[in-house]
Amino acid sequence: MVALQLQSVGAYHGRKLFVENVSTPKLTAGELVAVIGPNAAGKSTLFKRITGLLKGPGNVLVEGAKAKNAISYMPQDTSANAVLTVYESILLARKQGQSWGVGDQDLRLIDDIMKALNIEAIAFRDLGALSGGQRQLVSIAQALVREPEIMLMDEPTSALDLHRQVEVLDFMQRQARKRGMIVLIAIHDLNQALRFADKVLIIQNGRMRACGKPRDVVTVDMLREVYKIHARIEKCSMDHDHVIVDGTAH
Ligand SMILES: Nc1ncnc2c1ncn2[C@@H]1O[C@H](COP(=O)(O)OP(=O)(O)OP(=O)(O)O)[C@@H](O)[C@H]1O
Repeated sequence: MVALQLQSVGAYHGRKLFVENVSTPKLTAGELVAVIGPNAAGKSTLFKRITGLLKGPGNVLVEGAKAKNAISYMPQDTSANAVLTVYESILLARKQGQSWGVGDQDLRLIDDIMKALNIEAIAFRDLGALSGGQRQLVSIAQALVREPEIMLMDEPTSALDLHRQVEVLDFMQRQARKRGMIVLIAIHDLNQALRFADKVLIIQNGRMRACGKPRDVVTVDMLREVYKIHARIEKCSMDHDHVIVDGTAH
């Protein structure tokens, strides 16, 4: 079973350290972790450090991974210039770093994922002709067909309508459980984080403020101090906590 732990992790852009000293408990297979924090707090920077795109101090410990490339990263910017169809781009993502032969297993996996994300109808459309939300769904499919053991998704639902947001987060939660994957999702919608995450990692000014169970770390005090809002946390009909914003605080 795969596990991920960050030990005093930092990340540089150029010579400047933008993220410092992030240490998490051991994150384990099947967990969905929401990474939250204000704009420019360092969430994307941390993801890029975990995937190895940025350098920095500390250790990203991956234990129990079956493959060498255990981590798949879905970036925030999903714009595409390539002249490919949706299907071709997903097939290409599947074969990245593998032999070029395409087997039944590859085709079946691609079909299953496209079906689950409800994008079969746009399979033969050019990537450049998609709406923002459609592009985001295709990027999710591209990340999933690599069958990662650890998946980092940078705001994967920011362009999706409410129905699709719930569908995608629910699907990712089920995939994490079913495949024993660790899924980290950077997300601004705190109520979706409270509903779907097993743990919440809060980044503030390039540092980790907390990492733990949603109920323990998403508190009224945290919302005031990190997000500068006055808010209440109440139970919703499904027994999840729900943030109700009363106004901004200064
Ligand atoms: N390529 C870069 N070169 C220099 N600085 C950068 C670069 N990318 C990001 N930064 C800086 O690093 C800091 C953290 O940015 P990052 O994108 O990680 O924040 P974020 O938490 O993901 O924000 P958001 O929620 O707005 O997407 C910001 O101050 C940003 O300006």
